This record gives sequence, C-alpha cells and structure tokens, in this order.
Amino acid sequence: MALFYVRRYGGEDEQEEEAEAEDRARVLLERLQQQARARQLQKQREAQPQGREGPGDAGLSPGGEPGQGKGKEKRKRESEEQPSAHRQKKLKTKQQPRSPSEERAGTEEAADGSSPTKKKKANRKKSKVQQERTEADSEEDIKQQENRNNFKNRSNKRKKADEETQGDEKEKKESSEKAEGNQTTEEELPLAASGEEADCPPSSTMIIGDYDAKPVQKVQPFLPQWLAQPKRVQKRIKDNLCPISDVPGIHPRLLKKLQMNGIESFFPVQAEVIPAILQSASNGYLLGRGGYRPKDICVSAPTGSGKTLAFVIPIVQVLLDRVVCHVRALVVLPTKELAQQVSKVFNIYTDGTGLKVALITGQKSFAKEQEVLVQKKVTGYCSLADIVVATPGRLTDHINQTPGFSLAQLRFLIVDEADRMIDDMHQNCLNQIVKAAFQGENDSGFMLFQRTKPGPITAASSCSPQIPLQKLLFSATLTQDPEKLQQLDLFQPRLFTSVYSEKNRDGTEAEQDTNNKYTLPEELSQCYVPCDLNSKPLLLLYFMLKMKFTRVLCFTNSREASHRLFLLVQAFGGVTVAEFSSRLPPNERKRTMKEFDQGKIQLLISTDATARGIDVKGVNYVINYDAPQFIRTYIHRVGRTARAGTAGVAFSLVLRIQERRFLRMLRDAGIRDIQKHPVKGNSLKPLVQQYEAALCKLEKTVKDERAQKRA
Ligand SMILES: Nc1ncnc2c1ncn2[C@@H]1O[C@H](COP(=O)(O)OP(=O)(O)OP(=O)(O)O)[C@@H](O)[C@H]1O
Repeated sequence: MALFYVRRYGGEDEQEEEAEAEDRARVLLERLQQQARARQLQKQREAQPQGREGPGDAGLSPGGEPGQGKGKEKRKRESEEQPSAHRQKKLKTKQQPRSPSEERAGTEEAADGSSPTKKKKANRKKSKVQQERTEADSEEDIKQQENRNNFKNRSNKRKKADEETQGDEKEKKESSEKAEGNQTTEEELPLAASGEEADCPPSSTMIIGDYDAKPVQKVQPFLPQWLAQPKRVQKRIKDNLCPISDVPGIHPRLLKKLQMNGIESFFPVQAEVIPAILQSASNGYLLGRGGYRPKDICVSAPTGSGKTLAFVIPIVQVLLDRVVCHVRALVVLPTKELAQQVSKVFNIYTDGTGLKVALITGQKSFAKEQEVLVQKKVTGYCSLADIVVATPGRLTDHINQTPGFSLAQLRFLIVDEADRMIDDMHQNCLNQIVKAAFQGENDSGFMLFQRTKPGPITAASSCSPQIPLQKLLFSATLTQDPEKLQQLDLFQPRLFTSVYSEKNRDGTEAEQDTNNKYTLPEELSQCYVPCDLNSKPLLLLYFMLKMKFTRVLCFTNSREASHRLFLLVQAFGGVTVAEFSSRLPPNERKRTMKEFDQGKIQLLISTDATARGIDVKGVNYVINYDAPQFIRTYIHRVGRTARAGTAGVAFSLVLRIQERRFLRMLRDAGIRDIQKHPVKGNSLKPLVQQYEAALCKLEKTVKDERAQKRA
C-alpha cells in the first residue's frame, strides 16, 4: 500500500512534495536529537563506577554498545527507540527510489524549461539532497537500531543472569544455557526482539510443556491392606517342615491317618493355613468365632507345596462332628482330572468317619451323579454327600436340574486354582453357587438355621443363628488384582502367600515385594534352549535318547501339535511315548495318566490339560516343547516337576525370535534364575537320518488318519 501511495503521488503535486520534504526534515531532526541524547547517556554511563556491571558484559557485540543501563533508563531509552524505529520504517518505505518514468519526466521538465520556477528547482534540489542524506541516515539508523536491539537482547540475558545469581547454582546454569540457546535466534531477528522484554518470562517461572528430563515417579497400584500385608509363608519346604504333632488342634484321628499315609511333618503352607481354618470354625461349623462370620482365606503358594492337604485336613476335621448329612463343603476345580485327584485325597481322610464325598465331573451319567447326591424319602429329599468335589459346568447343571440338591447348608466353598476360576468362563458358575447357597427355603424342607445374605452386623441379624459361608481360595498364581478378587465378594479376607526372595550380591536373600511376582519351587532348576523350528523335534529326541531323560512331561500349545509330535516320536522309535489331550476319550486319558504315574511311559506329550494341579510323583523333567505364551502357564507347567520338596528340571525350547519376549516375561514375574543351555548342531547330526525316515512315516500316518476320518 505504501509503495502504491508513493508511486501515485510522488513528484506530481508540488504542494505535497513540499509537505513531504518538511516531513522528512522533521524526522531527520528528531533522529539527530535522539542520537545526541544517546551519546549523552553513553557518556553518563561511562562516568558511572564499573562495579554495577554484570558478568555477561564480555558477551557484548564488537559494536561496543553500552551495556548496563539501569532498568529505568533502559526502559526510557526503549520507549524512545520504539516509535523512532516505527517512523524510520515508514520513512524507508516512502523513500523508495522513484520509477524511471517519473525520473525521466522530471528531467524532461527541466530540459525544456517550460514551467518550474527557480524556487521550485532549488526546493527540489534541496529535497533531493535531503532525501539522499535521509536515505544514508536511515541506513545507518537501521544499523544502529539493529545494534540497539542486539544490545537489548543481551541486556535481557544479563538481567536474567543477575536474577539467577540470587537463585541456586543449578538453576543459574540451566537458565543461562537457555539464554544462550536463544541468543542466536534473537540476534537473527533483531527487529522482532524489541518487544520481547515484556513477553519474556522471568527465569524462575516454570514453562509448562517444557521437556526438561525429570524423574517421573512410577504410579504404584493401591492395594487393600490384606493384599499389601499378607501372612508370609516360607517357600523352602525341606528347611521349614513342621512335625504334625506340633500343629495345635489337629484331631487325633486325623493325626493317625496322616501318619498312616506317611506324613510326619506339615509343609510350611499347611502349618500356617490348617490352624487358621480350624480357628475360624472353632465354634463348630454353624457359627463363626464369637458368633461372627469367619474371614475368607486366600492362599498363594508354589506348585507342589501341599495346598490340597491344607484345606482337606481342616474341612474333614470341622465336619467330623456333623449329625445330619448336608452338603457342607463344596470344592470347585477347573478340570475333571483335578477334581478326581482332590476327591481321592478327601476319600483317604474321610475313610471310616461316616462323611461322604461325591465327585461331580460329568465322567458318569447325569442320573448316576444324581444318585450319589440326593435321595428321595417320604419326608422329602435328603443329601447323600457332605463334601462335593465338582467341575463348574456339571455342578451348575445339578444346581439347576437335580431336585433336592441344596447348597443352603454350605459352610465351605473351596475354589482351587482360583485364578483360573475367576476367569470369565467360570465366574458365572461361582455366582450361581453363591446364589444357591443363599436361596433359603427349598425342597429339602425344614431349615433349622437360616442364612441371610451377608451385610452389616446388626442386633437383629445376630439374634438368630447364622450358617456362615466361608470362601477358601487356593492357587500357585493367585491373582493379586483387587478388582478381580472383588468379584468374589470376599469377607474380610486373609492372604497367605509365599515369600518372594531375591539373592543379594553378598549371597544373602532379601524379601521382595510379592505384587505381580510368582514363586516357583525352591528345588526347581530352569533352563532354556535357543533353537529354530526345524531343530525342535531333534532336540526332544536328543534329550530322550542321547541325554537319557526319564519321566518326562512335554508340553505343546495345541492338541494337533501334541498329536503330531507323538506320532513322530513313535515313528522314530526307541522311546515309550504317549499323548494326553482333550482329543482322547476320558477313559483313555485316565489310563494314560495311570501308566505315566506308574512309570510305564517315559515321555508324555500333553497339552495344557495336565499343566495345572496334576500331581504325578517322580516327574523328573518338564519340557516346554512350545514356549508358553503366558507366565501363569509357564509357572503351572514347570510346577509338574520339583514337587513336595523333590528336585526337578524344566527345559524350554525357545525359538530365537521368541527369546527376548520369553525372558522378559519371566523377568517381569520376578524369575531370574533361568540358565541358557545351547545345544550344538553337531550333537543333533547323528539323529538326522533316522529323523527324516520318521518324517516320511509321519506323512503316511497323517494321510491314513485323514482318510479314516473321511470314511
Ligand atoms: N506334609 C506332607 N508331607 C509329605 N508329602 C506331602 C505333604 N503334603 C503334601 N504332600 C505331597 O506333595 C505333593 C504335592 O501336593 P499338592 O498336590 O497338594 O500340591 P499343590 O500345592 O496343590 O500343587 P499345585 O499348585 O501344583 O496344585 C503331593 O504328592 C502330596 O501328596
């Protein structure tokens, strides 16, 4: 716009030209006055003592601008400089060189001598000289202005530095570093910098969004007190055995039974948990201690540490005095095999007591199971079982479809492998059990003792005798996620958990935070073998045939993988091998497990169906043929060996691409003592020829199986 203005009016209108010349003269005068003032100021400052100078003076530009005016003076000078800079800018725009046509017109006018008067000529000459001088001045002014701005920037920095000297040493350093970082930018943009003093925050101000590296505190999950401060249980079994007679309150009958079964001492978890359960039922199974509802109990202890006996003994003891048969204890487990195993232990300790144990897993027909649960009499239905051991699916079927099957008198609800049972799949079943337990009136007829849904204890609620329902949760990998446990609606729970310890540098052991950490049996040795996909079958054969491994439980990640590996090893020959997965009928699975238990099978290739809870004595090795994807799977798989204080070794075949993730998974769970155990390719070479022949056989077998399926 300014350029347009100059072109349109420049040199046409004499009056305007004059006004313009006057304007320029005025501006020039002002500038000269300013320069004079600046020089005066400089002299004044030079006359002042040097002591006021800040440490930043050395950084002045070679232009030698005076640097250390007091704030007041500086502000005054700046207020003077700013408008002049503005005017100067305007002037510079106005004083753009004329266009050649305009210049030509002027020259032509003078040549033909037609109209301009002498005065006008003189004026024009004078204004031209003035214009040239103004242009020269304005250039010089711009330079000066730049210098002033540079000076201002530096004096800002010096001011900051002065402020910082009052602050602590560290802040000063950071701030001056920042100022230095900004210096280049400010010097590159001197005109823009003039107004910056007001915008610039004081050095003590924290700039939000500034990315200074600061240590960020990790957010710790908030745990309820019962989870944060559990009762610690020693995990070293052998060093912490407790003679059975030393545990108070065990019934002599049960002591005898224990001895008869070769149990002279309790394992640490049993020595802690058995008295706790017995104490909570010290008033009999109908009332809690002092008439109050007993606390729920959660137990998280390593695989093979004897958790089963920790609930079997106290439950049998509490129910020894029962008069009428009702379902008083219900044990829920995720698999048929586990339920079978636990019911076996109950059978041992209830034998000869009159207590009856029913196994409900779907292995028998529904009608047969009903027969062991209830009996119809003239007076109504009566229970035939005191203790029911069940899998979730079949249990809910009986709750819904078996007339007379009542949980209204249930005193103990035991959830074994509780972390798995809390999974969505089984959660619904647990809700149904609790609902059935608080159903009240039912087909079983008269109820001597009523049961109300737990709530705040009031005078009214404590008037009539209550049958408390106590929940007992057990697992080697019990979740410590309060939200998940909340789903079980636990009442003032107590947690018993194994001590997680880490070795210090000096060899001593230090207790660690148990959150999200799992403990493994002390006697377990862990190794992993880095390998590639093709060498995995050879490695398994190498372990079995060259290393002479015996009693090996080998895990794969799928039924198909188990089956193929079984066929391959069978085709290779030289190893007594069997497979175990849900693709086999229950009878065959039972038989296989028995043979493996008896030592007739040296290698059992299995899916995770045997990973949890299965107690086979004398498993020497666990081989993770397929690396487990989850830490809990790893813990339960490797826990099939090194049980009850015996030694065991776990090998994991880990593909090289899985290695980092696998190790991180273990490290995150607090497992660090795993050894790398590479096997050289040369060791596998002698097996290759026979292996290739086995592969051909396998191909043929798979084809035959497919044909059989189709037929
Ligand atoms: N006090 C004891 N003395 C000797 N052996 C015992 C004792 N308690 C349990 N055992 C044996 O220890 C083995 C492991 O016990 P159990 O199956 O109860 O372990 P667990 O903690 O439930 O393991 P998992 O978590 O794998 O289910 C069993 O064979 C059992 O007979």
